[in-house]
Amino acid sequence: MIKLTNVSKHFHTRTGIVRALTNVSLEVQKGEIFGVIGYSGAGKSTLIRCVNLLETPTSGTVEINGTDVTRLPKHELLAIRRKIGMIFQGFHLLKTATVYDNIAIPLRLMDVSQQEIDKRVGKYLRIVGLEDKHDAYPSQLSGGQKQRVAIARALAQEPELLLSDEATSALDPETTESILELLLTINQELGITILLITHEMNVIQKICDRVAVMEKGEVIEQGRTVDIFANARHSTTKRFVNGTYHRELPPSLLRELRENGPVVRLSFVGESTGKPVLAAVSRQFDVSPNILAGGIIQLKQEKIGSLVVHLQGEGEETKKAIAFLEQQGVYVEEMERGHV
Ligand SMILES: Nc1ncnc2c1ncn2[C@@H]1O[C@H](COP(=O)(O)OP(=O)(O)OP(=O)(O)O)[C@@H](O)[C@H]1O
Repeated sequence: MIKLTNVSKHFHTRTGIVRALTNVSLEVQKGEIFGVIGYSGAGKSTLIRCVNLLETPTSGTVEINGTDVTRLPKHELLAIRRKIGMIFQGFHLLKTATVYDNIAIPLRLMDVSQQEIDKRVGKYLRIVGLEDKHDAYPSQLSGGQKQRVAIARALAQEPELLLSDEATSALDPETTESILELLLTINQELGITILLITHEMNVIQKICDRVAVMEKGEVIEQGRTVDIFANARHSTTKRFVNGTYHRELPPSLLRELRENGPVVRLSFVGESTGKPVLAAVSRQFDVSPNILAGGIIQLKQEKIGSLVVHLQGEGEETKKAIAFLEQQGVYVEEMERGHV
């Protein structure tokens, strides 16, 4: 549905050229929720602005449904932009307009009939759970309710694609959860494809089918969410994944343990979850596995079992044990830092 091929975007500033995006390639398929994660300045906003046609790439192509939108004349761009809804961290509601008008005004600008506007406002306020807030002003709503109105406004244009720019970043954890649930419903029940940018790995964890990780304007890693969680390759991706565990092993303890063998995180996905692999390790090798922490991460589609284990034993034996675990389909990551 969206295909970016070698997209670069450079800004010429007084202090020199800023390379906001360098050779970014990714593909968002119809019906999926695709997340782009990165720290501040990674280039996420520039990327999403290239997709909603607010920014023209310096080089590369952006295809939407097979059409390269970087070369379209203005009137055709407008038609494509109408298929794209957008929600933002700061909601972008008109303060002096009621909830009804916030949703209706863009529709009036698109020459939608009054009868159709009434129908759509009613329908989408119901979907976001705010049918009783027609006449409220944004100042009378909580942050979560404001985002729901913004979502209803985006949906009322009946887009094929919803772009979300840090839509939950200004919300508390509980409200974030409820907005993520709503985005899932929109994706699953209305069939709307969602491309979101975020700096929060829990957003990726809860709702994304696939994810791209960005750093310094480049995509450093991308894949299915389950693969990224179970088997991150790049150190920045590992930092994002490890940050979701919310627990820390004191560095001094980690150092002490590592003197008697590696501390590893084992991730179990699919078939590997049912195997008694640690019992097999202690039987087959001169290694004593000692479980330090464990938990289950619920992703959108799958669960990942995670165990942090100290493999007590000599170097050669622990290496063999790790190779055995990997053969059994378990992802093994040696812990060098304190997050578990
Ligand atoms: N219009 C612009 N002119 C000059 N530099 C820009 C412009 N827009 C973005 N940049 C620069 O491009 C880089 C990427 O910025 P971008 O806003 O895309 O990152 P981001 O990942 O969205 O970060 P944040 O989450 O902080 O918004 C930054 O160095 C930023 O300063």
